[in-house]
Amino acid sequence: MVNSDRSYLTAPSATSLVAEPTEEYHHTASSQQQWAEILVDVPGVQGLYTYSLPKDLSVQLGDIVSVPFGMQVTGGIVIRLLETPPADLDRERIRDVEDVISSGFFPDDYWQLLQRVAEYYLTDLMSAIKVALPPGLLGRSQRRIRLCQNKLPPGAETFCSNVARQILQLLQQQKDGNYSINYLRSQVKGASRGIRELSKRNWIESYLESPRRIQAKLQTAVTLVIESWLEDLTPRQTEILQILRNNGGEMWKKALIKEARTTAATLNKIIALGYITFSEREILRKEQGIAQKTDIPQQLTPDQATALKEINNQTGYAQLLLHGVTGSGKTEVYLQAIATILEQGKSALVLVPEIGLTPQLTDRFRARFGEQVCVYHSKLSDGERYDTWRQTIQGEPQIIIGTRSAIFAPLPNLGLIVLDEEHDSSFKQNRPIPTYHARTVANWRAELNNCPLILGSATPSLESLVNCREVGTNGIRPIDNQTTYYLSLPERIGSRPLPPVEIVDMREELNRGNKSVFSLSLQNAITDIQARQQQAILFIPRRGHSTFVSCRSCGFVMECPHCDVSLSYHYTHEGAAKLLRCHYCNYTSLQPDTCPQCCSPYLKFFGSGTQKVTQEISKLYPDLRVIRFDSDTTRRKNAHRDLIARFISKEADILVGTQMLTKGLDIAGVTLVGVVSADGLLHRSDYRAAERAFQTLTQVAGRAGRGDEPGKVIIQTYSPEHPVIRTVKHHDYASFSTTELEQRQALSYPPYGSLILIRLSSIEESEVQKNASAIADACIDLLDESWSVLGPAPASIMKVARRYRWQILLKNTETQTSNLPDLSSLKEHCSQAVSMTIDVDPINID
Ligand SMILES: Nc1ncnc2c1ncn2[C@@H]1O[C@H](COP(=O)(O)OP(=O)(O)OP(=O)(O)O)[C@@H](O)[C@H]1O
Ligand SMILES: [Zn+2]
Ligand SMILES: [Zn+2]
Repeated sequence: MVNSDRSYLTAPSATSLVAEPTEEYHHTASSQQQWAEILVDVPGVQGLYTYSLPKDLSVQLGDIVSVPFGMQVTGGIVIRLLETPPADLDRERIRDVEDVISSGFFPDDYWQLLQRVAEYYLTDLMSAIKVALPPGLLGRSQRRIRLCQNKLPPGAETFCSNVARQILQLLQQQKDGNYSINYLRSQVKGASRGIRELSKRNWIESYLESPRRIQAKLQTAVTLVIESWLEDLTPRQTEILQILRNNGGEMWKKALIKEARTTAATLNKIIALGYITFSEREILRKEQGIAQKTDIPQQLTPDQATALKEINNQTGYAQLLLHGVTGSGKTEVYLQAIATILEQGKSALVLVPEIGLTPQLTDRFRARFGEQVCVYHSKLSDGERYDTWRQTIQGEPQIIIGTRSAIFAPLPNLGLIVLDEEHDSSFKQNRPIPTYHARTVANWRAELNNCPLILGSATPSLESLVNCREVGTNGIRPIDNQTTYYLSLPERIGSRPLPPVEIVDMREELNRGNKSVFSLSLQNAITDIQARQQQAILFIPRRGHSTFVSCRSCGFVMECPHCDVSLSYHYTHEGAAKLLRCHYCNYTSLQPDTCPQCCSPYLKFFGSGTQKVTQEISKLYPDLRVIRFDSDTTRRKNAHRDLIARFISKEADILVGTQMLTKGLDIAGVTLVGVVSADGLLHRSDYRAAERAFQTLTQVAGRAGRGDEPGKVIIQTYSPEHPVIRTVKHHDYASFSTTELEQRQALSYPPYGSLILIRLSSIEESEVQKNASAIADACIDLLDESWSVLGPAPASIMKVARRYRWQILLKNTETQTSNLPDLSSLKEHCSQAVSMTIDVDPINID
């Protein structure tokens, strides 16, 4: 957009925060003047701008103010107060803040949190604000003025100035004494002054009205209102109701008519009987979470009770690691801890790794706390995100469940933060900057808000383990310290055993002549669950893992022309065009009939992606019903929920999927978990590979045997002697973590040292390489001897989407706390064609 304020854009960098004056003041008047940096946030523009503060206006940090912006007046947030304006601005041209709309909208500690994020992750404040605030937060709101009738003395208009009187009269003519500020401005010249005068007298107040939603098209929804039906129904009507119930009790009218092959007239008859209702909706309620039957707190096991007691004992900041084996009832502990918090009139924040995990978890929270639960995640539309965000500010006791960015939900009165599956790597943002870890931010937030933080996991990250325990030669024991606690739930609910884990050596299978992706053992186990009508989960690490296409004659591999990776084969349905796709840049091409290099017709697929396994099952077990659960089948909104709901209601026997289904699924019918190939997890070029493999395999194994029937796990691998496989076999977290921590310590890797990764990329290969060397040299000059500089080296996938990628790893022998280096000068060594990002505490070093 064009605007005359462009020249006042404050450069969004951490260094611009303190602007040094270049000249002495000559006028005493101006030395009293104050300036502020204001975050202006209207559609299409988000930036920090400098404004001056009128003397009669008291402005605090975090206030929402109205400011002139170009030709309009818009909302903004006061980010920083300045004693002098930035030197490069012409003071005469700096415009005034108009008014304070809302004071104390964001608590002070919220800004401290954002500043800490910016400092620690070596980014500017603006980037931290962008990750925290939903887009267009202020621009969407409309500022309105209303009369405070009860404070208005008789004849009020005779006490005030001309402008104020005009405004007062306008408001009094309006039947509820209420106008938008824009309207008042259009009617009264100099309205702002008058409004300020009236609000000082408390005769009017100004407030932000939630934006009107962009009206989505309304459709008719059919909702089931009675769960059990009487005999007044015909079999046909019963059938229709059953379809509705199977769909979660709510469907679009159109969809129901189609699926039940019925008519509107038939539905009207059922309405007359009082079983269903119609309503005009934008979205179905179940899309926000099915209304749950209410449930009540469970009688806790002794271990759960001990953990809960420790949590409830906390009166201020504390970090509590809740280490409970899979199925030990961690969620019940969170629920009861949160109940206490709500009773105290406070709110709770619950972070979960991925949205695939949330349907079951959010349902359980909704069942317990009803409407007090709010879901916040990246698949919400801008409008929904905005609404949720605004609701969080209101201050009513509530629970926000969300993925990593929800750590920034501006809940006042925060009483507890829970990170479920705290070991999960999706809590870390890899891009864009700031590359924050929600666990790290959660810890700061708990400190700033003086509230406890619960970190829950069956396989705690080594960072959290070391934080909350002391690892010595004679095993792990708790630290005697007042702010960290180690709470343990060593047993499953009902003393159910953890499922036995069988390791199958796939090399032997091949020797025996079994070329199928399923070992004999796994085949027998599948036959078994089929006979007993139980359910199985088959796990394939990574989507489309190594489903590359290569030529059997010459070995040619189909590769992405832009990236350094092979293309994956995608099967949609029988007879469909055969597509090859790049998982990095989404480049898609038709599968050629012959090899592009030697023209041989023998092109073959390798690897076992979810599609291939699904097809293989259909071939071997034509009667078994399979659901595929991966990022292809779950792209649609609510697909996770729908697929899992179908599996739970036994519409399928086998769920085949990737990483997404390792987490949090609690399905009683699942007695078999098969890991089709563990090898993709074991061999990776990353110091965290072992930890991640242990966590993933243990989590996925934990999905078996959670109901009354005992479960079992079969892991297929070409490396059965791998230490991770051995510890997973015995569910032996203690020995895994002890060995792994020794190795980390020996090499000063986290949690015993710290890392910073500098990523460089460019379309020009030689340029990025040259810059990388220069930056590495600069790092050596810049950093003290506690740091070592590794590289520069090409990234393990050197080219992605036409860009060449290099990286430099900075390693410190100490856990970094206060001595973060200042790397801002490194940018000088970057040429225009090269982009650089700095990742503090990187998780993916590829
Ligand atoms: N005290 C209790 N009494 C009876 N049942 C319980 C109790 N606590 C939890 N449960 C039930 O046990 C099952 C497993 O609990 P939950 O899913 O909370 O385990 P979890 O520790 O979160 O597991 P995971 O880490 O594998 O996701 C759930 O079905 C839950 O309703
Ligand atoms: Zn590509
Ligand atoms: Zn070939």
